[in-house]
Amino acid sequence: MVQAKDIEVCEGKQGLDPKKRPVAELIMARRSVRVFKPDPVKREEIIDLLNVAVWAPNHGNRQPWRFILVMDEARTAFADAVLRTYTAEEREKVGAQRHAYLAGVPAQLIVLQQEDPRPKQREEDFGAVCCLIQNFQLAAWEQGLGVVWKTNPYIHDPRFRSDLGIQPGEKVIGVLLAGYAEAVPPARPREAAESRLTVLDHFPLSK
Ligand SMILES: Cc1cc2nc3c(=O)[nH]c(=O)nc-3n(C[C@H](O)[C@H](O)[C@H](O)COP(=O)(O)O)c2cc1C
Repeated sequence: MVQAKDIEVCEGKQGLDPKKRPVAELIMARRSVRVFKPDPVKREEIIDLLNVAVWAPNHGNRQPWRFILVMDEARTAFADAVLRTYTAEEREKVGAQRHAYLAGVPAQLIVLQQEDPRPKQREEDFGAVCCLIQNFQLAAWEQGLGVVWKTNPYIHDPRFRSDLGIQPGEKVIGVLLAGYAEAVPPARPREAAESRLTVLDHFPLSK
């Protein structure tokens, strides 16, 4: 899965040596995968990756997450639930194609945040869940499994929430589509961080 062309974007500047910087290489090589082989993914593999991902930093060790894993026969019912959120026009236009796509994704993981009523904690918890998702994506890529983090409008739909058993006070942060990659998109270059960096080497600024 790791392709040399994917890390060229940052080569030279970073003096990247995968042997010395395996985490850096993994971060830069990972791509969002949207086209999957039909090969099944083992449930144990997803659970193993989640058990890596839960080592995400999270304030107060609140571990503010919950997961719903959609696999095997449940995939068709999941695609049905997504399509129920579409307008008649959308169903007519893209329904069949979307249904076939969703029902064919080997595994879909719905990642939920438990919404703390306290704004500060809720914000921290959102950050923690995002860290967990990136951990999952990286750990999956390392194992040769492709993932894309999806935030389609259906995640907010009350009917979808009810169909999936999502409780009041739980927020869908993403649906992670996972499987073996049929196609890996090329890397979209990132701007060098320096262009967005302000270094404060003296203080106060007015001096
Ligand atoms: C919060 C968040 C939401 C995203 N939602 C979607 C989505 O709904 N559909 C999609 O195709 N990709 C989605 N992505 C993936 C981005 O499109 C992807 O990360 C971006 O194109 C950069 O590509 P890369 O991940 O291969 O580097 C999302 C990513 C993040 C972080």
